[in-house]
Amino acid sequence: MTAQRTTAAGGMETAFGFRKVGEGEKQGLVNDVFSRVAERYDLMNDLMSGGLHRLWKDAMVAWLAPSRRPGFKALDVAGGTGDIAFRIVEASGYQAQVTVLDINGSMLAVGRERAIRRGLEGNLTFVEANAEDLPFPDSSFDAYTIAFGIRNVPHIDTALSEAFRVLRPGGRFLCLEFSDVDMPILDRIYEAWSFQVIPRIGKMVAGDDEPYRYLVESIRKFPNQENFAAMIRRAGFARVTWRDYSGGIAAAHSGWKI
Ligand SMILES: C[S@@+](CC[C@H](N)C(=O)[O-])C[C@H]1O[C@@H](n2cnc3c(N)ncnc32)[C@H](O)[C@@H]1O
Repeated sequence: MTAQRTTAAGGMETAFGFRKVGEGEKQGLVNDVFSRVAERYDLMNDLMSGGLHRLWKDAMVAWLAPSRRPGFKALDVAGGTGDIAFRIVEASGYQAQVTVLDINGSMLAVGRERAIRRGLEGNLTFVEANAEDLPFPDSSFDAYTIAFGIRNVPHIDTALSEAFRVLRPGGRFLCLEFSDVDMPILDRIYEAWSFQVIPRIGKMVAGDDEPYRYLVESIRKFPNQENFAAMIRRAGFARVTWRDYSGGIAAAHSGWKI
């Protein structure tokens, strides 16, 4: 679970990777991480995951199976440089309208350029906003997706309630996130890769290891599959299930607003 404690000053504390920070501090620190990595984000994703993130994203969008009817509306929260939104548009036969929402303008700027290069800008809208306070009316979207984003959000319960609010009845929630590895040998290899190799790749390729330490630490602090499913249910979603990818290194959670 996302444990919270009280600071000496009486405010709430939350996890920023392995550090405890004041609740109000976390978002600023997260924004700094993604502003620092934005330009190298896509390259680093390939290097850090050995390309696996592409397969996990393909699998989540295949599970979503976006409608090919014109007017299908999806919201991709923490959408960053656009990977999920591009896949939804392609899987819908270029019918879907996808809103890419992210709190970080640098990540969105990279996403916008990539969308133009792919000729997808007609299907996409980019919105700079917070997952905890979505600037949309109730029941606006057929689908809500969030990939590798929710563990960065300071108040996960608030983001989940917002997801529920903006989905139409019958709408689908899908979240892709790093999760709990269920095989001890794989877990040991994964731990060594995460803590020994990834920060070094960050230093070599992006000239900075600190953001990558946060990214791997934050993965370890995120609730496991079971506990995260319980949080999704508490937000009001029904038929909550998940699929593990690569032995649980990543997992996609699905829920429905009924
Ligand atoms: C690891 S990236 C994931 C990007 C993309 N979804 C992907 O899978 O490649 C995490 C993203 O979450 C965004 N983010 C962090 N906190 C957020 C918040 N409160 N609201 C919206 N986006 C947020 C960051 O700016 C960053 O772009």
